[in-house]
Amino acid sequence: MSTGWRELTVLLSELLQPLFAYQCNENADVAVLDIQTNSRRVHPGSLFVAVPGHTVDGHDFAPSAVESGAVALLVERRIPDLTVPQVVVPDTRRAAALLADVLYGHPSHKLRMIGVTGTNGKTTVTHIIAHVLETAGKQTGLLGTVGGRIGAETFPLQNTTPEAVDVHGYLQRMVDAGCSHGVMEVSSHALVERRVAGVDYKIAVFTNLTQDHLDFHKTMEDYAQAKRLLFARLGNLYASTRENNTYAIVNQDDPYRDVMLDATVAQSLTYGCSAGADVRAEHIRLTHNGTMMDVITPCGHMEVTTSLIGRFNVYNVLAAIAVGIVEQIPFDVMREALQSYPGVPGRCERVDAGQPFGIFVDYAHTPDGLENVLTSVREFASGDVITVVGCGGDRDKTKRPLMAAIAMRHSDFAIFTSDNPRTEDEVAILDDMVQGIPPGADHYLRCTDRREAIYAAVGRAKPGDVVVIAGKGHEDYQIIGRTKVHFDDRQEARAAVQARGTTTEQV
Ligand SMILES: CC(=O)N[C@H]1[C@@H](OP(=O)(O)OP(=O)(O)OC[C@H]2O[C@@H](n3ccc(=O)[nH]c3=O)[C@H](O)[C@@H]2O)O[C@H](CO)[C@@H](O)[C@@H]1O[C@H](C)C(=O)N[C@@H](C)C(=O)N[C@H](CCC(=O)O)C(=O)O
Ligand SMILES: Nc1ncnc2c1ncn2[C@@H]1O[C@H](COP(=O)(O)OP(=O)(O)OP(=O)(O)O)[C@@H](O)[C@H]1O
Ligand SMILES: N[C@H](CCC[C@H](N)C(=O)O)C(=O)O
Ligand SMILES: [Mg+2]
Repeated sequence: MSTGWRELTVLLSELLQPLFAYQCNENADVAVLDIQTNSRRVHPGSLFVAVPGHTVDGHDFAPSAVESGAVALLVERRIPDLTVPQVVVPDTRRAAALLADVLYGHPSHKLRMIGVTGTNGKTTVTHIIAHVLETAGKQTGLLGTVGGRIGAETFPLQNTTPEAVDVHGYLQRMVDAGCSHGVMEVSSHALVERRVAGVDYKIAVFTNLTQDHLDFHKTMEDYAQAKRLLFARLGNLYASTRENNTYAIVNQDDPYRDVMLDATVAQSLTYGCSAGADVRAEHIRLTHNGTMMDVITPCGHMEVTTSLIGRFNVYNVLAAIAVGIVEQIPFDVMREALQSYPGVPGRCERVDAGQPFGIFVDYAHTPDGLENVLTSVREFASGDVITVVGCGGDRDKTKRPLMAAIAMRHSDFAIFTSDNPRTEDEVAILDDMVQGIPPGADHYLRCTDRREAIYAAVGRAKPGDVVVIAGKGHEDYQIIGRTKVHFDDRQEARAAVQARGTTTEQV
């Protein structure tokens, strides 16, 4: 889906309205058709925004953008010898977002926007929220890791949170499609890169903060500060219209809870399993088929049954219930929605090819995510837990030994393999991982070929065992170098079961 093909033009001077300070070397009454941050997407009528990136500087592509028909430039420093107007601002990423908000007619103000941030659980929580809202008859748009959804249309997204101009474009599509709500994952990268600047959130949700992305943020403190940005701006988007009708929904049991709560002027609602939580789960019953719990809230009590497994999903469900409370969704509708919730592809997704043992494909790609899924599976596995896991290339290297240690601790057998090696050597990634294996431990295999690893795991499983294939979840590709090759853990697991020729009773 393209984000927003507009037939109307708008004057550059109108687009510039939200900027407090800028310099323009020429008359800004030039007609603009769209905003592009990539010179390769520029066409006649575009405003080209030069973004200094992590790998290249967009300013270097301004001449080629002008050649392709850009009618004006948004820059951080003036570029000599170009004839089109140049608007100079201190931060082009932020300015591009604010201009896109104007270009698309402030779509986030016409939706009730819900942003979900945190290390783990964003996709799960956004999908549960969307299901709850839709069960209540509220049309809801969704943006996140497994793609976007607006009405009946679904579309892939390159990033969990798209770049700023696209975000506002998708929100306009939601408004046009008649949505009352927009629910989106807000990654820490997106917050740092101002991809959601100008989005008027009514609700921000914090799931948890554990180690990931230290290649980008360097320290946990910086990572927390990035997440905090979503809460700092709540109810505070435009200082002149500060209103306190916004909500911060925060995991009471997470150590970073107060970093988020202290950052915000919004009203707060906490959730969790400990006594102080406003929305609290009690009497939790975890089974291999799902979870039951009693949920105590400021508005009453609700018994919940869901097919989601594992204690971590109790938190995801509570976060969605807290949003439902703010949105005044009746309890019986929430209860029905949680019971009928079908799950997210690749999140503890059961693969059933008639084998007498369990297979789960899961997206755990952080130490905390892996520990959660493995300890959850351990609670109901009657036999061994066999884990297949790798770590992504060009990503946080410090999580590699930690994830291997967790896989060894919580599995009877672990197979370390490749997960999107990208531009790194897959053998070197495994070398980093196995540093985390305790001396003397030998219940593991190294196998760079992910297909062979899955076949090996399925091949050694006995009735009652559970095979967990972690890290790639819904992904249907393996990124090798800069190329994506088709690869789907679920397909491979099914094929491995067929190759083994097992068709007897299931666990
Ligand atoms: C590290 C990172 O966050 N990179 C993101 C960032 O790229 P960048 O700004 O550094 O881009 P760059 O390649 O240096 O280029 C700079 C500028 O020059 C422009 N350019 C470049 C080449 C050219 O010929 N012409 C041209 O105009 C580019 O369009 C860009 O505007 O901004 C781009 C546009 O928003 C993103 O697509 C890109 O995500 C890359 C693909 C990525 O892999 N990001 C991951 C790490 C990420 O963002 N992940 C999070 C999820 C994390 C989680 O699990 O929580 C996400 O939200 O997806
Ligand atoms: N609340 C949670 N706490 C800890 N781990 C979780 C939680 N929810 C899900 N997980 C684990 O993390 C994995 C990823 O879950 P999910 O896709 O919902 O998270 P995410 O935050 O969207 O991840 P990403 O940052 O990659 O988009 C799951 O497959 C599961 O193993
Ligand atoms: N959003 C996460 C996803 C990681 C998924 C894993 N399969 C990998 O490629 O490392 C990231 O970009 O770090
Ligand atoms: Mg996600």
